[in-house]
Amino acid sequence: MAEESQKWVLMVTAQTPTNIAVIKYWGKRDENLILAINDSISVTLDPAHLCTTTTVAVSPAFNQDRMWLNGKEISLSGGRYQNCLREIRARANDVEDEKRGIKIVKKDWENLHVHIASYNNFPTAAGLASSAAGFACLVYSLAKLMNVQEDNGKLSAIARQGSGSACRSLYGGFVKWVMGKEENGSDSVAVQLVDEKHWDELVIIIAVVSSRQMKQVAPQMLETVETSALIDTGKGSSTKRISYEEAIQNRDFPTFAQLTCADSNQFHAVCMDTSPPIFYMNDTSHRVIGCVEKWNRSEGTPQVAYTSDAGPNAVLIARNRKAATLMLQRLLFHFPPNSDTDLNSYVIGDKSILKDAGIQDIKDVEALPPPPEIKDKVPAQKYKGEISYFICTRPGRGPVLLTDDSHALLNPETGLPK
Ligand SMILES: Nc1ncnc2c1ncn2[C@@H]1O[C@H](COP(=O)(O)OP(=O)(O)OP(=O)(O)O)[C@@H](O)[C@H]1O
Ligand SMILES: C[C@@](O)(CCOP(=O)(O)OP(=O)(O)O)CC(=O)O
Repeated sequence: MAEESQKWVLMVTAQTPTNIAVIKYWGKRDENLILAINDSISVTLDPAHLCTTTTVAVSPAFNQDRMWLNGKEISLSGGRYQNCLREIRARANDVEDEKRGIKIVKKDWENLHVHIASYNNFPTAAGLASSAAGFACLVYSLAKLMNVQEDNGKLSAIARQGSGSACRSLYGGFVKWVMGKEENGSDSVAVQLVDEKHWDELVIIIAVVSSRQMKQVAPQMLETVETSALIDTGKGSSTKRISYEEAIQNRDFPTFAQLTCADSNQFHAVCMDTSPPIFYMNDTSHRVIGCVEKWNRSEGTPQVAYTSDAGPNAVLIARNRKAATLMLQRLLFHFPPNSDTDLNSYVIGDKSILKDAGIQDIKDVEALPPPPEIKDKVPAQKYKGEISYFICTRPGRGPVLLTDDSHALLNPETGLPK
């Protein structure tokens, strides 16, 4: 290793997407290694709208591992961070920067400390899977810094030890987390089913349910596994699972939508069947689902699939742009923003869908007619302010390195946050 007196700092910055499960993971067979009791499938979301950026740095001047999340220092003492750091360090290799005269040999990594700065471009711990993007980015960036030679599948088994769902953020497109059989978790890894270009017609709208209604509840999987009579560890018959993967391969939206909605509903049924019962969805979540169900039925074939995780937000997957536009009109009709919210901050992400929907300002929202499927039956109901905002996005790519220094979150001279 270069002399202690040489206070060089070596850094790597990476960006990793978040993901939303369409076949949910719920329940662990090993709490420490985070090994699931079923296979799960997710769609990776476009990092342009939801992503984590992490810079990791090493220097002989650092005297302990430190981390800053969204600008605030956090402790790395938790088991999940320690497991990821240990597993990555164990796989580190020689690193040389000839130009700067820096050489780190494999065994040096045992004594060198790292600084980590991470930023989520979306709210942390708000039901938008920041832990998935965050741990995937931590592991991916450290692996690049330490010249770990393993592929993303092997890295996914490390990210999994930070948060189960994080393993699926190592790839873009549709991703399966294979639960595996080994006790040490070596075969509990993510595999890419198809990349993000395979089904690029899909449009995803996330309805972020008003935070004043949100009660933060950490995933309580253990209680479910111990007490729910409904939990199906195999997630239905293998034929059902195969048809789901085939639906993705064949871009068969009706089958995909039917199985996605059913899995989400079963997940929430299992939560409610837990003792004590867990209620993640609230009235607003139910209203959004009701709106989608009604429209799908009136069309005779599904236009939009819905799914919800351990919180009240609803994720809607539209079969194409036209369906997304019609969906957004319906959502804005039923869930208009509060009078003090401007449209620009109410619909974020890919705003071009708003334009397609012919909505430029709040007056256009107020002028939206009731969706035809509810006309003449019941008076159209509006739930102003129940949704905080909508994020319009699409399936996206996996992790990337950001080589332009301007993206780095740490100062290249000091290794401290910029
Ligand atoms: N960028 C990040 N880098 C490393 N760890 C992160 C990062 N972002 C979040 N985390 C970790 O994930 C935790 C939040 O996870 P939590 O499961 O509570 O919320 P979430 O993943 O945003 O929401 P949900 O799981 O309900 O979708 C944080 O407290 C932190 O420990
Ligand atoms: C409902 C889910 O979102 C549960 C995700 O749980 P986490 O991955 O957040 O849990 P830990 O492994 O304990 O960190 C379904 C899913 O993402 O598959």
